[in-house]
This record gives sequence, structure tokens and C-alpha cells, in this order.
Amino acid sequence: MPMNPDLEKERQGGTFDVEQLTHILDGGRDKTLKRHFLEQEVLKDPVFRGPDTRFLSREELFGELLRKHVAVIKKTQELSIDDINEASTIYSAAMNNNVGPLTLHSVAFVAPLDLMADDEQKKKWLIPAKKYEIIGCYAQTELGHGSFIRGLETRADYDVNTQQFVLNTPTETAIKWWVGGCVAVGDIGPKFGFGGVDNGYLCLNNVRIPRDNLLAKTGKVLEDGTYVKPENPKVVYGSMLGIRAALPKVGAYNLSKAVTIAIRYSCVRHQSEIKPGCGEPQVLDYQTQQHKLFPLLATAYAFHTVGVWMLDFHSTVMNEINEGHYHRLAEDHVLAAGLKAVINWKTHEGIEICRFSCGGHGYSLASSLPVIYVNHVANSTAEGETVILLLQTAVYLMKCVIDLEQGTPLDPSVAYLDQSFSKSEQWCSDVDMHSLLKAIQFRSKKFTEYVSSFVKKELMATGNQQLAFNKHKVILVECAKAHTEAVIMNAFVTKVDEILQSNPSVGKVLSLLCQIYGVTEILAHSGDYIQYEYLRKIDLDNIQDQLFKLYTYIRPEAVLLVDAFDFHDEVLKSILGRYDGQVYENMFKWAKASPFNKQDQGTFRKYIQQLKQAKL
Ligand SMILES: CCCCCCCC/C=C\CCCCCCC/C=C/C(=O)SCCNC(=O)CCNC(=O)[C@H](O)C(C)(C)COP(=O)(O)OP(=O)(O)OC[C@H]1O[C@@H](n2cnc3c(N)ncnc32)[C@H](O)[C@@H]1OP(=O)(O)O
Ligand SMILES: Cc1cc2nc3c(=O)[nH]c(=O)nc-3n(C[C@H](O)[C@H](O)[C@H](O)COP(=O)(O)OP(=O)(O)OC[C@H]3O[C@@H](n4cnc5c(N)ncnc54)[C@H](O)[C@@H]3O)c2cc1C
Repeated sequence: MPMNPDLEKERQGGTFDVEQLTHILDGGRDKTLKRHFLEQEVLKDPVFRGPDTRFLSREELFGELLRKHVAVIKKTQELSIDDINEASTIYSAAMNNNVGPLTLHSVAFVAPLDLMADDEQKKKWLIPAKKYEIIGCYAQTELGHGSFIRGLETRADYDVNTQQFVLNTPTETAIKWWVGGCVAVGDIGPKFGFGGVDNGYLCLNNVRIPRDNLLAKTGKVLEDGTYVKPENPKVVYGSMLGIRAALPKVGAYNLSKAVTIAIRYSCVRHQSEIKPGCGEPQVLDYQTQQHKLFPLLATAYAFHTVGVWMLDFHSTVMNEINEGHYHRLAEDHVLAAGLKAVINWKTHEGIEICRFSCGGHGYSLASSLPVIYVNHVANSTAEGETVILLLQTAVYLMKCVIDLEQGTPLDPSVAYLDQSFSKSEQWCSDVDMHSLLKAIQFRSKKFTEYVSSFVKKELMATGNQQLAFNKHKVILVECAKAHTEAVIMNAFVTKVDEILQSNPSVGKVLSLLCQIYGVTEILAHSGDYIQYEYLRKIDLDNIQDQLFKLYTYIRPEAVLLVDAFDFHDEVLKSILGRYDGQVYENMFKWAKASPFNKQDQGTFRKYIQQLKQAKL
């Protein structure tokens, strides 16, 4: 199919090599080539062809995705793939923006076995689980409790005579609920999205399991019922940590898809007139459309950068823990908590902005933006609800203030809290990304000190830390967000500095995105900068001007920047986001193919005719 002339023109501009940026995003040329190979292994294999999942009922969708997920597993094994990124490539190429039915088995059942089973148990369960000879799930949440783990009601009473645990969900609120991939007792019913996953309920009534079913790499129960605590009790939370550490990159992936669709479509879509008689411009030429999408384009790159960094950091900490060193577990936990919370929340807001920036067609499943949205938005609740996780980060920051007062060294990711920040000089309208980072770190430091003063005062008054925290949860959450933004901006600036050395032309365009990210973050909290007397109104006016100027620099690069995400059309599965930009013809073809147009609904005759007969 010929290329849409608008997109053809967009691709003649640009100042950097798209393929080189794709290699950077993938982690090197070889990784790009391997990803292409794996995608083609899926896309050329007829077993992965099937009905358009956007036309399927919940039951049909589940069945079709389970069929495909089994094919994904077979393909992964056939190609001897054990790298999680490569396995995810095969998975994503097949799932059409859905979450597959066996995802929880991989991310929430196999992972804890790997983390907390001893060698005997690994032989017994981990090896068959990795071969899908046993299929598992992660049944923690109950009807009555999800966030408050210490409030869970399920019981495991040890029967010393039989060396067994007797499991019970003693109350209705104790029923295990939301359990992804749990086909034992029942499905919890239709959901907002996640149609590919059978989130189940599980009632336990005197279910007996052997003593050695308790994963025993950390804590264990001896034959006489004595509980031997793990060296570090918090390691039992580790299975949630693994998914949280991965979710920032999942957020970046989903936002990159949405931004690709919205920016390509905004170049194809012509609407209204700027100068009468001069034709309808591309909607991406409107400043308001750029103001919707370019900060999100910058955000997608920022989130990808920090998502890769978080996974590397988490993997290092897990290796340290495997060798018995727990000193970085707390930092890993609060980084994963803050990044998972902020990134997934801002991503689902961003996908929604991408959807309505495509007008009515964004609302059609032909765009796939609604599919990406409803499957992504769960990530702000699942694996730790946003506020819950931000409070974890906030409590850690309050401890950092005490550490600072006591002269205890801080973890590297919060070292900036110990830095002094000079008032900014007059910010002219081309402030660089390093100055923007300093400003964002400054705000986080001031906010942490401000919140800590309130919590301390409350603690003095009540002597109860939980009460003190509970009274200031709103500003504690804001404090955690401010810190997390400093972590994101620091990762982005660090990566762009590195790329400026290795590939100046790519680095330059990424530095423009980094500035857009930083300026957008500062303008979103401009009142704090005035209140802390770090910036003046003139500075804020100047960086507002800078933002609009940055949009003009990014405008000719925008399509190339989303092309660099390198989504194959069959992976993106969006008519608005097609690489060739042939939207209208394919929208019409897609609509005509809808089963709704295929069979005579019969309902028309059945009910409308009744109206006629009723002679109202
Ligand atoms: C074939 C290949 C396929 C590959 C596919 C890949 C592609 C995947 C595609 C899409 C991805 C989608 C997948 C997502 C699936 C999601 C499924 C969802 C699963 C779930 O939701 S499982 C259930 C999750 N539940 C929670 O997260 C509960 C949240 N609540 C809590 O974590 C706790 O209640 C708490 C931490 C909030 C409170 O804990 P507690 O009451 O004990 O009290 P605290 O004082 O706050 O904490 C005590 C102490 O522990 C420390 N702590 C807490 N948590 C952790 C942790 N996780 N790690 C380390 N340390 C932790 C805390 O800091 C305190 O320490 P101090 O005492 O202060 O030192
Ligand atoms: C798509 C999806 C898949 C899931 N898969 C699984 C799974 O496979 N296995 C599993 O075990 N669970 C699973 N879950 C459940 C998930 O872990 C919980 O929904 C999540 O932990 C939130 O807990 P909750 O639902 O009890 O919400 P609640 O904690 O009841 O939250 C309700 C509101 O209360 C607020 N709140 C709660 N506690 C506090 C507090 N201390 N301070 C301030 N505000 C508070 C929250 O911020 C929120 O606004 C899944 C959920 C979803 C949506």
C-alpha cells in the first residue's frame, strides 16, 4: 500500500538516524535484530493468526488468547528463549495489546518460587512450573483486603500430628479474590479490562497441604511447628517487588504505543483552517495538539530510560540478596514502589490524552487506544495501589531526614537531599536539562523537609508515628511523587549525557525531549518554586516560552521519534497508527468486517416492528 504523503514528507525531515535511536532503545543493534527476528517468527506463523480480538466477546477473547499464549510458550521453547525481554517480544507480538491468560503464572508464580523456594522445592516445583507442567497463580488478595497484607484473614494452622498446614478462608471477606490465572473455583466476573486474564476467587475449606509446601529458602516451619524467621523478614515481600520493578518499563511500553498512534494520526488528520482558503492543516501543527502530545512523547522516553535503569538496579539487588547482602533491599523497594506508582498513573493519564487527541476515531477500537488503556490502567491498582506504594516511599524519605540529622550516609538515589542548592540565577529562555534537574531535586528536598516538619510536630504531640503519618498522608504522597520525579529526571539526564557522547545527533534531539520533560514538571508545580523563592515569575514566564519554542524544534522530528519505537503494525494493531498512514481506507474496511455488519441482528424487526404495530 502506498505511503500516505503526509507521513512520507514527515520522514524526509529530522536531524538524526532513526535506526540508531531504535538500537539505543533496544540496548544495541544485535538486540534490535533479535527482536525483529522473534517478531517475524510470530507474525509469519499461521498459528498466531486468528479473529480480530477487538470483535470478540469476553469468553471468546479468553479462549483465543489462551490458544495464542500456549502457542507463545511453544514458540519460546522451540526457539530456546530464556531471556525475559526476548520472551516478552514473542508474547507482545502475539497478544494484540492484551494481557495473556498465563501471564500471572510467569510473573507472579514462577518468580516467587525462584526467589523463596529452597533447592529441594525448586526441583519439585520451579522446574515443572517453568515447563508449564504445573500452572500456578498468586492468591494473596482477599475480598476484604488487598493493600493491608497484615489484615489478611486466610489461616494456615499447623497440624503437628500430620505435619500439615490446614488452610481456611474462615469468613466471606477472607475469600481469595482477584487471583489472576486461578481456574480452581471461579472467575470474579467481567472487569474494566484484563479480559484475557481469568481473575478468580478461591475459597479454602480445611484444605490440607504438606509442611514442606511452605517456601523455605528464607523462613521455615520445623517438624515440631517452630517457625524459623528469615534472616530479613522483608524478603517475603520480594515477589511483589519483582513485578513492581518491571512495571515502569511496561508503562513506558504502553505509553510509547499510545504516543506512536496519536502522533502518526495527528500528521495524517487535516482539520479546520488556520488561514481561510489555504486548506486544512495537519492537526499536529496546532500548538494545542503539540501541547497534548509532545510532553507525552518526552515522558515515554523518560519512562523507558528509568524503566531500564530500575530493572538493572533491581537485578543487582536481587543478586546481592542471593548472596545474603540485604543492605539495598529498602532502597530497591521504595524506588520500585515510587516508580511503579508514578509511572503507571501518569501513563494511564497519558494514554487517555492520546485517545482524545485523536478525536472520535480515538474512541473506536480500530485505534486500539481503548484496548491499550483498559489493559494498562489496572497497573495503577494491581501489584500495589498507587497511594499505598507512594506512602511506602514517603515513610522512607522521612527516615532519610532523620538519617541526615544523625549524619548517617544516605542511599545514592536520595543523596541529593544532602546537597545545597543555590538560588537560581535569572533563567533565560534556554535553560539546560542539568539546571532543570537541579530545580526538580531542589523542590523534592524542600518538600521532604517541609513534610517532615509537620510529621515531627505531630509525633511530638501524639507520640504515635502511625497517627502522625495518617494526619499528613496527602502531603506525604506529594513528597513521594516529588522525589520520584527527581529520580526519573536524573535517570533521563544521565542517559542523554551518555548518548550525547556516543551519538551527538541522537543525543541532541533527546536533550530537547529531556528539557520538555523537565520544564513540564516544573510548570506543573510552579507555585512551589515561587513559595520556596527558587524561581521568580519572570523565570517561569521564560521557561513557558522555552516550552513552546521546544515544540517547534520537536515538530519536524516527531514522527521519526515515534518511528524509533519501532512497533510493527501487527504489534501496534492500530489503524490510526499504521506506519503507512493509510487510515481512512482501512478504517472503512475494518468497520465493514465487523461481525455486527455481518449477521442480521433480527432485533430490529423483533422490536421496532412492535412499535409500528402498537400504533403509538
Ligand atoms: C512468556 C513470558 C511472559 C512475560 C510477560 C511480560 C509482559 C507482561 C505484560 C503485562 C504486565 C502486567 C502484569 C501485571 C500483573 C499484575 C497482577 C497483580 C498481582 C497482584 O496484585 S498480587 C497482590 C499485590 N498486593 C500488594 O501489592 C499489596 C500492597 N500492600 C503491601 O505491600 C503492604 O501491605 C505494605 C507494604 C503496604 C504494608 O506492609 P506492612 O503492613 O507490613 O507494614 P509496613 O510497616 O509498611 O512495612 C513493613 C516493613 O516492610 C518493608 N516493606 C514493605 N513492603 C516491602 C517490599 N515489597 N519489599 C521490601 N520491603 C518491604 C517496609 O518498608 C517496612 O520496612 P521498615 O520496617 O520500615 O524498615
Ligand atoms: C487487574 C488486577 C489483577 C490483579 N491480580 C491479582 C493477583 O493475581 N493476585 C492477587 O493477590 N491480587 C491481585 N489483584 C488485587 C490487587 O493486588 C489489589 O486490588 C490491590 O492490592 C489493591 O488492594 P484493594 O483492592 O484491597 O484496594 P484497597 O486497599 O481497598 O484500596 C481502596 C482505596 O483505599 C485506599 N487505602 C487503602 N489503604 C490505605 C492506607 N493505609 N492509607 C491511605 N489510603 C488507603 C487506597 O488508596 C484506595 O484508594 C489484582 C487487581 C487487579 C485490578
